[in-house]
Amino acid sequence: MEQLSLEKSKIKILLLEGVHPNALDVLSSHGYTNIEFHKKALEGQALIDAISDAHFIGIRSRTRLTDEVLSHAKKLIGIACFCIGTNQVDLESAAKRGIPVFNAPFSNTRSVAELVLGEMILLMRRIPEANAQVHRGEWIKSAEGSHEVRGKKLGIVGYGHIGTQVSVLAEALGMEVLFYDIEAKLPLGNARAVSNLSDLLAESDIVTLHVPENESTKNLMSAERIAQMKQNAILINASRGTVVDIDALALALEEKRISGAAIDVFPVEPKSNQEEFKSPLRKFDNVILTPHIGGSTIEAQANIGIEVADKIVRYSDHGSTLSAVNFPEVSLSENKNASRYMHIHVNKPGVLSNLNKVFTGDGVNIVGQYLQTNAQIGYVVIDVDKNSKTEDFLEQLKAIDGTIKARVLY
Ligand SMILES: NC(=O)C1=CN([C@@H]2O[C@H](COP(=O)(O)OP(=O)(O)OC[C@H]3O[C@@H](n4cnc5c(N)ncnc54)[C@H](O)[C@@H]3O)[C@@H](O)[C@H]2O)C=CC1
Ligand SMILES: O=C(O)CCC(=O)C(=O)O
Repeated sequence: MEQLSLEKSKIKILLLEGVHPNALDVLSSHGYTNIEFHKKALEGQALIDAISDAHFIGIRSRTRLTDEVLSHAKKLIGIACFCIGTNQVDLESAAKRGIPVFNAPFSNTRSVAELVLGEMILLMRRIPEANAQVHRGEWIKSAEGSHEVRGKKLGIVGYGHIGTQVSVLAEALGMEVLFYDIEAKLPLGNARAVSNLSDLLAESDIVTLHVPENESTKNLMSAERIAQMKQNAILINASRGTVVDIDALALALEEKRISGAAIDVFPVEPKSNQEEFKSPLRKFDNVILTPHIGGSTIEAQANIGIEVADKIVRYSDHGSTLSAVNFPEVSLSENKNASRYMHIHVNKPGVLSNLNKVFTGDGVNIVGQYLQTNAQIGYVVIDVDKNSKTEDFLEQLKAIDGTIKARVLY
């Protein structure tokens, strides 16, 4: 029987940004003990040095895994984002290198939705200003500009996991919910889809953004869009900093065209907790500013630690790529009667027939074969009967033209 291409104890897992200790527990309970843990993000040469011999890397939203950084990660097998957003990773570059990227698509969803709900109520009551005034010793008891949220219109931009949670919670408070999404979405409860963003902005008392960072959402809330919001409306952004033009928002606040905002994410965020946060929004009492903590609750982080570490284990142990965001998905569990090979290749004619030739010899019995492709790459997992002769299959797989990565898992 051929040796595994990699012993578990030799698989280096680099965990950055203080991911929850649950992740370490899950990994070590499955035999992955070669773990390098950092509380902070790494960047520049320090990141390149640390990733150069890592087989897996676990990050949150701060670490930038660019094409340049990945070009130094010659041993990297998988990337784990212990968060929802994956915009900090060059997904195409990772796929091209045969590296699946995993995330936690809904473990912190509720945390973000609850924060948004709280902010809506606080801003509608003008609590941030009242709080700041009282802290300064001022006592201004007044109902001016203070409203209940009941009966008000909430406009949700991006009706995905977080947007729909906010929708359900807001309706429970008696709000009228409208939403805009580029995809057709099932409205929950009495929520109503609107066909364009301008209509949503013109109607909503509160606008909350729940879109991913991509080309279509860059500066989505531009000066022009902000100008389309109702007089005295409120803007909430807990999605990504690139979605709102911050200078335009500051101007709208300055000119008192909108009555408040809550911003959790920024175009440029401090690289560490030691760095000063700079923003034109700091001077406004009617703006809630938080340091990208929408998903930062004990509950969310604990669940994310387990969920994402589990995905590393399932990929490393069994080759399962279920829920990878940039990679053909294959859902697999262990086959105790087989040896398992995996092969990642450029999706081009001829690779599969060459691959099958490797396993056509006398006495070789394929007991399972799983294939998924996308436009760029193909991913094949082959289970061969344990009694089959398996001496140099791995070398033969690696020699196939178009091969990106090949491993024998067990
Ligand atoms: N502040 C924080 O700590 C956190 C922030 N986030 C951010 O929230 C974002 C949303 O998260 P989920 O709801 O889980 O994502 P999701 O993928 O479930 O939903 C996103 C929705 O936005 C829609 N969309 C995409 N482009 C759009 C556009 N141009 N206009 C309108 N709709 C558009 C999509 O069709 C989808 O329905 C994440 O991508 C992440 O960046 C997520 C978790 C924590
Ligand atoms: O917890 C983090 O570091 C980032 C949370 C976030 O923005 C996400 O999950 O997309």
